[in-house]
Amino acid sequence: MGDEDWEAEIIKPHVSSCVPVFEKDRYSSGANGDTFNRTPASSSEMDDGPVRRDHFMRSGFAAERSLGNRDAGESNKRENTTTMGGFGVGKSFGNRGFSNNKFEEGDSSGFWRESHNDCEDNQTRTRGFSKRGDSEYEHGEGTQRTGGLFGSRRPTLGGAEQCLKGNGDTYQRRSGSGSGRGGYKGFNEEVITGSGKNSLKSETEGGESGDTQAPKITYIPPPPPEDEDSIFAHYQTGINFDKYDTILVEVSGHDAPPAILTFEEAHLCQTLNNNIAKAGYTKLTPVQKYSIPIILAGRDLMACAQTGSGKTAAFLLPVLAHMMRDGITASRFKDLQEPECIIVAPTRELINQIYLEARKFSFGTCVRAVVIYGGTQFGHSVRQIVQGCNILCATPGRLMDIIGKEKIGLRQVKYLVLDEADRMLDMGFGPEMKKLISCPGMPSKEQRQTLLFSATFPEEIQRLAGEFLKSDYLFVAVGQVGGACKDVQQTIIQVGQYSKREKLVEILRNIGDERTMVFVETKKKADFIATFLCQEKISTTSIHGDREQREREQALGDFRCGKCPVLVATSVAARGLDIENVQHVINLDLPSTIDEYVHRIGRTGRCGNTGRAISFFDPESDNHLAQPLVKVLSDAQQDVPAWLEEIAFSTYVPGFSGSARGNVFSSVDTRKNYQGKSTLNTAGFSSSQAPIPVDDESWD
Ligand SMILES: Nc1ncnc2c1ncn2[C@@H]1O[C@H](COP(=O)(O)OP(=O)(O)OP(=O)(O)O)[C@@H](O)[C@H]1O
Repeated sequence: MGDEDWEAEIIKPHVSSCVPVFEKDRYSSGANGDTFNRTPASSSEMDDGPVRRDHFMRSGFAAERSLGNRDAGESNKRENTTTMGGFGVGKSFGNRGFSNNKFEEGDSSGFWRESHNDCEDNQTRTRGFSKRGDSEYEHGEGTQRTGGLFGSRRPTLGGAEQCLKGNGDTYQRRSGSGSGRGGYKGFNEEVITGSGKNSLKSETEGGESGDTQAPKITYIPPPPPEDEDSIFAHYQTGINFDKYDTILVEVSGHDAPPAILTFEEAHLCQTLNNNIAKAGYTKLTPVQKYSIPIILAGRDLMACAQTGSGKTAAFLLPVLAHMMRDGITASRFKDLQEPECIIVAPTRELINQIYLEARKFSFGTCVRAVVIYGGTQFGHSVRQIVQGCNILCATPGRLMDIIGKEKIGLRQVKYLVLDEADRMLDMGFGPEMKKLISCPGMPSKEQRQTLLFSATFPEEIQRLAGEFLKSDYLFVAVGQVGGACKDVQQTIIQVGQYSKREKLVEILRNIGDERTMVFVETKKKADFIATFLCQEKISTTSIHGDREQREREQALGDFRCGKCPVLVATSVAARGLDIENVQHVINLDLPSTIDEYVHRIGRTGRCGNTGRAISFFDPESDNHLAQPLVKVLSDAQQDVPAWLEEIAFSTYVPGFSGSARGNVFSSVDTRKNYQGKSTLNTAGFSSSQAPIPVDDESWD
């Protein structure tokens, strides 16, 4: 069967006699048993549950936490999805793969080839500014994007919903196209034009544009637990936490305030200190030691620190401290809310995580944090906002949408935070971010404080960032910019395309029940591998941009709680996610860029804990990564296989030897002529032996 046939096979799976009974309810119910899912378009989503407008006290109290539940309960409606089993099970992969409930080895060549040429998944291996994985990120909510940055999207395979049971059984059903799968612009959401007007009708207006009649997104995420124990639940720092103190830190820019060595030196208010203690933080991480005083001093900041080293608290704590000091102005139940702080991140799960951190640190204060993101009911986002919003955590698309609907005003914005800032400013999100800073009412960069955080900062992005930052911004580099976390033991093994599954199963069987994230390059492949692993009786779930938001959250929940110890993921889960006890990351496919690799393996080895990353290197497709891989490995003091070195030095990589190597490495603040540069270790002492950062030129 050729590739085309395989495609057809996926789109129209044979209904197999081995199709299992579809267990609908397990996947259609919210935490309280209600169904959180889509319904046929209703007249007004914003009206489908009266908003409670009572008992809001302004100061001295944490925000009420009971409304989300109620809203969810009132507005959830019965799912109308037709259940269809078949795909991914039994013979539904037809001749190519599954047969008698087994995936047959050696009969998969078409799949592998097909998925690597899968334009739906944006498989172009780009260097430099990356369009990679764009499909996997929260690109907002509109039906189409302007600027032609993104390929068209076929409502094909993604319509096949995958349900993976912990016991190894696998279900698939197909849902209608445009069902709000997450990642790209959805089918029924909108794009804000440069003028701030909506180019298409949004969900709130019926989600229809021209002939398109897409179902509305009605998913309302279950509210997070509200008891104090859950809010402050945290995992332990690892044995290497104290080693953070030896990492060299470089601060560049004029008049940087000195680092602090303890939380006490930050002079935060008592409530914040209590929350910090309840969160289990006793000692600052390097990025916190430097960033907190810089932000408290009112300076703009670009901060780069290794994955899992506490960047979130590094910006949240000083912003909150300022808000507590200055007081907040937004009042509840105004139709237009004017937050003091906007935090943007590229994926829904990440922004939700940041929100939970903001909620934790603002516990017991008058500051109210709100999260809004795509794939969820628009009316739900509005209801969250009108209850009062001081810190708005948002994905870019939903943010622009809500601004366009005039539910959020920007006049009061004092802090703009871009987490995963290099991603937020690259070709994927950069245009959206530019729109954001030029929105009517948004204070100019001189009037607001802008904070950019990431573990990777390509030079090009640093240059672009100038548009967002005051010219005297400070740059903090903890260790090697773009370097991998040294607590992750990295192994690269050569595995050809056709041996990958076999090798994966072998490794997973050795790993046993330890939590493992398996990264693949395409959404289709994520479905496929997850299904395959389930058939191998390895409890697996998956997360990618074609899954509905409800499914994505369910998958993450199942992985977090250990119900499914294996999570197959695309780039959508590469950045920022902080999941306890992820001991292994496996790159079944290497990503297209080295930055992506650094982020992916950073899902393990967090906060001083150790982890392992195993990457399958296929010389047929991954040679362009050999050089940067060798560098990342050696910088992190990992063994570099001789064969990899050989490939690295025999492979010509365009641009690698030049200074404009795209996103390969950026070691320092790209402002070449800064003064006042100081290099210190994280105990705060100057070091005359700071390592000269390896730059492009020194590489070859
Ligand atoms: N000072 C601290 N003491 C103890 N735990 C901390 C401290 N700072 C952060 N943590 C914890 O470390 C974990 C990782 O933090 P965080 O998610 O902010 O890392 P990050 O640097 O943003 O990572 P990534 O680059 O992957 O986004 C979180 O669980 C967080 O609560």
